Amino acid sequence: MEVCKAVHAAEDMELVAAVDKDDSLELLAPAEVVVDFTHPDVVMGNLEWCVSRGIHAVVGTTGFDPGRLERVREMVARHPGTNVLIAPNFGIAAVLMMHFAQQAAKYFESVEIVELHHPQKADAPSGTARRTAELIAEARRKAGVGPSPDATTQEIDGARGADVEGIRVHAVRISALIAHQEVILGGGGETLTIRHDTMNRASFVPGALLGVRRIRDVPGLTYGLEALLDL
Ligand SMILES: NC(=O)C1=CN([C@@H]2O[C@H](COP(=O)(O)OP(=O)(O)OC[C@H]3O[C@@H](n4cnc5c(N)ncnc54)[C@H](OP(=O)(O)O)[C@@H]3O)[C@@H](O)[C@H]2O)C=CC1
Ligand SMILES: O=C(O)C1=N[C@H](C(=O)O)C[C@H](O)C1
Repeated sequence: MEVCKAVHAAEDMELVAAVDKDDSLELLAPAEVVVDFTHPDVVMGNLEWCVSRGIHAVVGTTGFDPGRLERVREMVARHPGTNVLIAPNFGIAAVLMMHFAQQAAKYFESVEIVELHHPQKADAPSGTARRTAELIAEARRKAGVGPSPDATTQEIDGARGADVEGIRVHAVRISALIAHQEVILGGGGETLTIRHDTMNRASFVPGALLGVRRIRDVPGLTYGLEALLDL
């Protein structure tokens, strides 16, 4: 809804249609770009619909694991000239938090992620936490840093969180929260906590509009808004 309002207000864009759950996707047929903030259960079908018609897609919906990303890569490969941006978080501060966590990752032996969201959220861990873990894991692999130390041998299922490429991710769901994340790093007698808080949903709008404006110039699948920023 926030994105629809912003597109409607933008002088360089035209809002072709706003499609809800029970509306026909055909309403989107005249669009050059579709923005998808829907649900992990339906986003793959929506993408197939857009890409097969040559409509670029800017996707905020989460729930993308490596298998889904590969399927989207295959989709766009079958339709050259049609591009997809999947951004787990369109907030500029959130993207910076992920970037800073990636930079810090190789300097500490321990790192874990705690994400906190509203209880209406369908997927756990959040797309942001999953992406942060992937970026951290990649940085640690490149630097030759091993797994975080952990002596746990007895555990109630889930107590140590989910394992995303060797990084522990803990998901908290609490009423009144919006979207929040802490990356906690430790080692050498110090800890560093990198925290991001979403204070309102308007924070996602500038990043989503940037995606709409740039999608034509980024061929194939782009994963993460950072690819469009000069970080
Ligand atoms: N990348 C980013 O920066 C952000 C990503 N997100 C992600 O976006 C997704 C949606 O989150 P959020 O906006 O909070 O959720 P909401 O429930 O507020 O909005 C989702 C909307 O999509 C509608 N919807 C559900 N299924 C379909 C469908 N098949 N076709 C069209 N519309 C549909 C819902 O309708 P109804 O209410 O009738 O079910 C609802 O209006 C989640 O995956 C979330 O994690 C959210 C915020 C930022
Ligand atoms: O569901 C949400 O609200 C959000 N989802 C995204 C995610 O899964 O990371 C982005 C932000 O956290 C809000």
